[in-house]
Amino acid sequence: METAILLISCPDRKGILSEITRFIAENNGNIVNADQHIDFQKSIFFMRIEWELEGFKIPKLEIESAFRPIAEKFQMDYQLHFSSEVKNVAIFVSKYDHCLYDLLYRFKSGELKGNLKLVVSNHEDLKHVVEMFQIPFYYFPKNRENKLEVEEREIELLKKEKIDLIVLARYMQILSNRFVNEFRNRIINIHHSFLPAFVGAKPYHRAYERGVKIIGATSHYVTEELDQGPIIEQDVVRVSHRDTVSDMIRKGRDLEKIVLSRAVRWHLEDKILVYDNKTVIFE
Ligand SMILES: Nc1nc2c(c(=O)[nH]1)N[C@@H](CN(C=O)c1ccc(C(=O)N[C@@H](CCC(=O)O)C(=O)O)cc1)CN2
Repeated sequence: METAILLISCPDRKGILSEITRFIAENNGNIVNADQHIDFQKSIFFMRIEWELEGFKIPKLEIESAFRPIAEKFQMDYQLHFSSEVKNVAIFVSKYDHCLYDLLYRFKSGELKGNLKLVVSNHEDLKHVVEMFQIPFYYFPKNRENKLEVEEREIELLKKEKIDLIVLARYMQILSNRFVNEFRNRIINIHHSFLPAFVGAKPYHRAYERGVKIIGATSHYVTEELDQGPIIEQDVVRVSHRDTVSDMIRKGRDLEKIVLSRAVRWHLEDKILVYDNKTVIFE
């Protein structure tokens, strides 16, 4: 059953919901999912609504233009997606393999509804892992001197392969503003701490030194500012004085895999709305 999905945000006012549902109902659409949220502090309306395309009177390619008068009336920002459109995905890795293995399995098994097209790395260490899953592996060694030139070649590859989503699976290179702008809110990173705690390098070691009682993982969209992008998902686990740094890393890596895969799944299923450096997750 193919569906259309509208992700909407706009200034809150009376009548929004009725106009959206009337647009769908009057054109013989059967709504299969509808979820909304109001930010009362900022008076913003958010909605994710999904309906069956079978029997819908408006041809698929004309839905966006047919909806536009409603969008203009309510000053909506909106995205229209179709469940049949499977997103092309690229994974970026360095040397850590736990999130990579996890994602490779979840894509291979069909759990993640995306088309994993390629893996990019600044090291060759994981080439054998990727090729075990019959996925193309591209090696782009980077250093301070060549970083921008190498990124241009990476962007060229990503555009040629029509990549829709980039997943940084413990990728240890800071992306330039140019790269981030090219793929705004389409680059997901996993940070191995419960942000905003322990931004930057070695969060597990710093957590151990601080004597924390919980550690966590955070997936977020990548922005120009390191680890400051819109948070998509987080989770935590308890630790104690009995845990060494190795224990924390072991417990944390399980969290990283879960938190990253949830974020990837929600993005692939068009369940994430970004506003004001935050997210609304329609899960
Ligand atoms: N523009 C952004 N790029 C990246 C982000 C981000 O939020 N915005 N997240 C990082 C991931 N990360 C922490 O989660 C991180 C990765 C790398 C570094 C770093 O200092 N890298 C050095 C090189 C280190 C090396 O070569 O081993 C660098 O890039 O100069 C800090 C944090 C991914 N990218």
